[in-house]
Amino acid sequence: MNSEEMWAQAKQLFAGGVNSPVRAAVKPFPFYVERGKGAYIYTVEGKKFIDYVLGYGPLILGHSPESVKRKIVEQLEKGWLFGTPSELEIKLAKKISSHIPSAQKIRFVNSGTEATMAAIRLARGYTKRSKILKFSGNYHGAHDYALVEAGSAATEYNVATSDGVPIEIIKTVEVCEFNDLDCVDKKLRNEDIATVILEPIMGNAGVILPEKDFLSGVRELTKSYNSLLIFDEVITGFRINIGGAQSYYQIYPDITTLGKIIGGGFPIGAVAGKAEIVDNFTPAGKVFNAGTFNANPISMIAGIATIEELEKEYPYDIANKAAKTLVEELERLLKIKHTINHVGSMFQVFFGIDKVRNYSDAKRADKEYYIKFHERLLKEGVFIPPSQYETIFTSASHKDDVVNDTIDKLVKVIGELS
Ligand SMILES: Cc1ncc(COP(=O)(O)O)c(C=O)c1O
Ligand SMILES: NCC(=O)CCC(=O)O
Repeated sequence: MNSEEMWAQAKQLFAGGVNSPVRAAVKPFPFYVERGKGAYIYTVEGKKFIDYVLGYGPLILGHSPESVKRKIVEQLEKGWLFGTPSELEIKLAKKISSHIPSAQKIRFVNSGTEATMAAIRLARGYTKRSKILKFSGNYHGAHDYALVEAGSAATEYNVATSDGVPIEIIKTVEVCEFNDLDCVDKKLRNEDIATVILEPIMGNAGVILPEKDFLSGVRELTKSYNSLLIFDEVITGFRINIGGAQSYYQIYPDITTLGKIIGGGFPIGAVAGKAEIVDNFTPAGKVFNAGTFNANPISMIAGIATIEELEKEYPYDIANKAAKTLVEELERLLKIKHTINHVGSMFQVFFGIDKVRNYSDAKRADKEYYIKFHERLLKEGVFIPPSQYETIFTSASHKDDVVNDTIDKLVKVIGELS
């Protein structure tokens, strides 16, 4: 079967043909991938793409790196689910807490969605308050409390506040614009807020950076109103640097949610934070969390092996250089009005607008032009996210030859588009 034939069957089997909506944004139909290696993915038809989606973030080393693969295969020989603890969870937790300053204790779950869901419940249980404050265009996964003015595919498909989320729940979620400290102050003053949750660097409305004093301001305000601060570092954890955005900005939350990279490309999530807070999870405390697959050995070993590579620093050097070079080239080549937001190995380009500092700005960008840009790049064999409200990622496999090849294709595409 080729991709088109698979798509015809998939539409019969799955809502909208897919199991996660952003995948259907690749038009006229998604290509079906058979394998990935390094910076490349290969479709069932044998077409090769340079991959800047990287599984939507986890693959900071690129596809199927040998060192990670070897350890996964070794673990497969031993078994993959025991319903008991294994030493691997201790090893991964120690690695995480040695790098992420605020991670004294950890609960492993299976996705970023589960992590933020559990973290929010933890904060409510700890503070004995009900309300939370989030930021418009931040995406914290696909559960009820997160699907209020959410970014990512929820914005792409015009369901930023999803059908099916009870009005009673929506009423417990206050929302501010990112970078609007006055709003945070007002909400914390007027409402009994259990926790403020945010992506310290937005990666789900394109990339949007915190302005000077925003994160420190939120940190101070949450302290003075006795609210907890959750940094959702599902994307930024182990990507911005080995200590996450909190180390990069030196602003430390009470709770950190992690996912993506810490599982090396296998399903994972984690709630990390001060011992006094995390100890409220069952069985130590009264905030319930459980999971058949929590801390499953394959995700644990893939995460350990990935972090071992990251500890050598070279992955950040390569991935960050790739992103920097591409951003510089884009700035040189693009003659139409645009802005590029960039940090480390994450960036996104917005057309038709010269500043994007929050979700409203991101929504004003020329999304149609971005889609054309994505489609033309795809024709040339370069895969960037099919949605304006996602992030372009680079990896340790995006070495100079890959980047130079990409630049040649960018020259062609931008020349033809303008
Ligand atoms: C910041 C952030 N939080 C949470 C999630 C949800 O993670 P998952 O897709 O693993 O459920 C995502 C997914 O991209 C994310 O970017
Ligand atoms: N930025 C959102 C994600 O990366 C989640 C992946 C997906 O929705 O399939």
